[in-house]
Amino acid sequence: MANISHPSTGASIPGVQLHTTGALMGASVEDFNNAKAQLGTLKKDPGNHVKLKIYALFKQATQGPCNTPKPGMLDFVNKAKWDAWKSLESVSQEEARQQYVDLIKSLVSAEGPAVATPPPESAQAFQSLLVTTEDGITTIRFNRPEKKNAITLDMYKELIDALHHAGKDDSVITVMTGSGDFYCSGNDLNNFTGIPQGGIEKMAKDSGELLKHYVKAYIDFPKPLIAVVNGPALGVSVTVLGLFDVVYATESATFHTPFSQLGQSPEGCSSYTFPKIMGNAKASEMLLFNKKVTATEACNLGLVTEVFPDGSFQSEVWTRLKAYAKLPPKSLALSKQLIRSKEKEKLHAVNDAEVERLIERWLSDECMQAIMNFFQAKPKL
Ligand SMILES: CCCCC/C=C/CC(=O)SCCNC(=O)CCNC(=O)[C@H](O)C(C)(C)COP(=O)(O)OP(=O)(O)OC[C@H]1O[C@@H](n2cnc3c(N)ncnc32)[C@H](O)[C@@H]1OP(=O)(O)O
Repeated sequence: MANISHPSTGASIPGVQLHTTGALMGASVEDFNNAKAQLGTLKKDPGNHVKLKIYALFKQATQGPCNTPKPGMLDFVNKAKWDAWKSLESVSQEEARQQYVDLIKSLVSAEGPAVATPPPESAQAFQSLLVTTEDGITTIRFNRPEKKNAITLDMYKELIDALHHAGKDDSVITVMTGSGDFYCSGNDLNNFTGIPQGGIEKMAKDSGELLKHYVKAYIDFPKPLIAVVNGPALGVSVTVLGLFDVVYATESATFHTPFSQLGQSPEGCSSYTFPKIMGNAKASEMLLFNKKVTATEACNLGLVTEVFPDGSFQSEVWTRLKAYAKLPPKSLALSKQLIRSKEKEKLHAVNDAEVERLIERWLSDECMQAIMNFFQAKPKL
């Protein structure tokens, strides 16, 4: 006998077992097991109605007619599942197996041929990001660990695309995190080293436009956006955190915005969000005086929502995120809009002003010198 996993979650259902020896009438054991495996590969959510049908057929096929007490009126989910199973009581187990196989086949074929199905647009195009959607969570992962996930010009464009895609896909929440030991070391300083054809002014103007669109993608993001800060974070990867809904950090993460040290000025709407989150004085220590703060300090300042021990960070955070992703998506998105919409106009104006100031800064001797210093002397921040 083999344990059977739950049709929608893949988790083992205690006490539910399938006889895997001998042929089943109608659908074979193999057909049934294949259908079960194919269910996990569906890319599109078939919707609650179909999921209830799948659940009921599965229970009927493996356990026969519904034999558990009816859940209470307020236990909506379990009552819906119980009703769906109960409605099949006149269907034989063999027939239920066949119907289960047929239903999964029809869902798979509606998605098109397995081999020919191209990966989602977002997953195909990205060079420096890993984007996955699983368990209702779209995860956008900075993926240049050898360069501490520094953001190149192409990577900004990829991040904008990934955020636009995640905002529209079937996921319930979106998570941003880093590969390797850093969350992100901010802007790739090489972005300002090669002088393009149009000259340095054009480079600054184009970079400004790109940055404006990048920050705009966070301001306008329609679903809950969560940062899983797996290590040190610098520059623009820290400033945009004020536009996230929740920020979870591992204990050893640090948060550093060394703008004046680089001859630059704040972006990511941090000139507005940081004073609002932590007060003017604390914001000034970070944004003017380059103060690097620990995860616990950032949490006390309100920039980080919660800090987790390094050893259990990933397991604790992902368990929590998977539970969040089971909440009703529309309710989450609408609640986020209520919290954020009042400030959107203000944030766009702040973004515009910060970019305008940065375009000037990028052309300044102070900024050029700081970037040269990094590549010549490689000082560690
Ligand atoms: C469209 C444009 C928008 C612009 C928006 C503006 C944003 C402002 C900012 O983001 S300011 C912050 C900028 N970031 C920095 O100044 C960080 C610079 N890097 C460092 O200080 C260090 O590298 C470190 C502290 C991040 C990590 O130090 P560590 O000793 O652990 O590792 P290495 O220095 O050996 O790094 C490994 C390789 O990665 C390269 N690298 C790391 N970060 C950056 C970066 N931000 N830009 C470019 N390159 C970076 C580093 O040079 C090493 O490369 P190498 O192996 O070829 O030597």
